[in-house]
Formats: sequence, C-alpha cells, structure tokens
Amino acid sequence: MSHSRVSNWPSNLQYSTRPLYHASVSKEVKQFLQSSPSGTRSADNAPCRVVIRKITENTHPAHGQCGLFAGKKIPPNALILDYIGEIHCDDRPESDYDLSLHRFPDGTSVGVDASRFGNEARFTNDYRGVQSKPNAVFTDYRTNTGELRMCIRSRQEIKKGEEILVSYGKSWWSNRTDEEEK
Ligand SMILES: C[S@@+](CC[C@H](N)C(=O)[O-])C[C@H]1O[C@@H](n2cnc3c(N)ncnc32)[C@H](O)[C@@H]1O
Repeated sequence: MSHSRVSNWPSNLQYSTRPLYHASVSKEVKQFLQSSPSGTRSADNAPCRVVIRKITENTHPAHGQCGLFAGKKIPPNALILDYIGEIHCDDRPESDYDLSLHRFPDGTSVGVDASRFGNEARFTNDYRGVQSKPNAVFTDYRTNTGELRMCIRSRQEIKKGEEILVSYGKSWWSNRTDEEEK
C-alpha cells in the first residue's frame, strides 16, 4: 500500500507493510528471524481497521502529536496490527520508535525501529496520563511464513474511535527522565 492511501501518514516517512532488514543484521540472525526454529506458526491474522489522528485535546500528554485510534470495534485478544520498522542489531538510543524484538543468549539484541520507516503502529501512545490502564499490548509472534514480528494485540474490547494505548514499560520512561535530568 502506498502512504498516500493512509490518512494522516507524514509525507516525509516511508510507509510499508513489511519489515526492512538493516545491514547490522547478520545472515544467521536473519535466518532465525525469518523461519520459526520450533516450527510453530500462527494462523493467518487479519489486521484491524485503525486510524491515525492528530491529538487536539489539551489534557492529553501527547497533545499536538498523533495517536492511533480504532476505526471499527476491536474484539478482545485481537491482533490489531504488526509493528513494522527497520529490523536492526545496532544501538538506537535516540529513537523514540524503537522496540526490542529479540535478545540472544550471547547478548545480541534485535530491535524494530519505526523512526524513519513503518506503518500505523508507530503512532501508538502510552496509556500514562490518558487512561488508567492500557487496552492493548506489544507482543511478538510468528507469521504464517515463520517470520518473527512484533505486533499490537488488544487486551479488551476497544470501541470504534477509542485510542489504542499500550504500556511502553517503566524503564522506557525512566531512561527518558534520566536523560532529561542529566
Ligand atoms: C512511538 S511515539 C508515539 C507516536 C507519537 N505520538 C507521534 O505522533 O509520532 C512515542 C512518543 O509519543 C509521545 N507519547 C506517547 N505516549 C505518551 C504519553 N502517555 N505521555 C506523553 N507523551 C507520550 C512521546 O513523545 C514519545 O516519545
């Protein structure tokens, strides 16, 4: 799908429904990520309809930025959509769009960074200051072709028009607060 068909997609960012593998991902790591070692694969998961919308409410802590909203009622435990970005093994301390996908026992860490490239999932905000708890969660799964991906799954029913909110985790916020205090 081209970004021109996704409402409110920023024109300076590349839109994609598939991950891109950065040069820092070795052949061995790529092989692990692209084929299920256990042979277990998920059934087909159709993404849910979502909408990127600018946040205009003054009380929202991400006021002026964008958020992700349900375009249709989402049932509990549904795969809302994959978190698409650049799969990488280098450090991205400056990125606010980088999620951890996998860590190997030798310490090699694989991330998905949607700062320059991705899909609607990169607009998912944290629940803090918006709702009392998240209504969705980041979780990994294997696609029906065996590729390891991060996705957003609903924890409960999400009504049409409601904001999809996850928890980034305490360490995500404490890392940022520590940086600001330095
Ligand atoms: C992955 S982005 C989320 C999408 C972002 N709102 C946008 O328009 O690009 C993460 C950034 O969103 C903002 N954000 C998300 N949840 C927030 C919250 N609960 N309170 C304050 N800022 C939040 C922060 O600026 C954070 O660095």
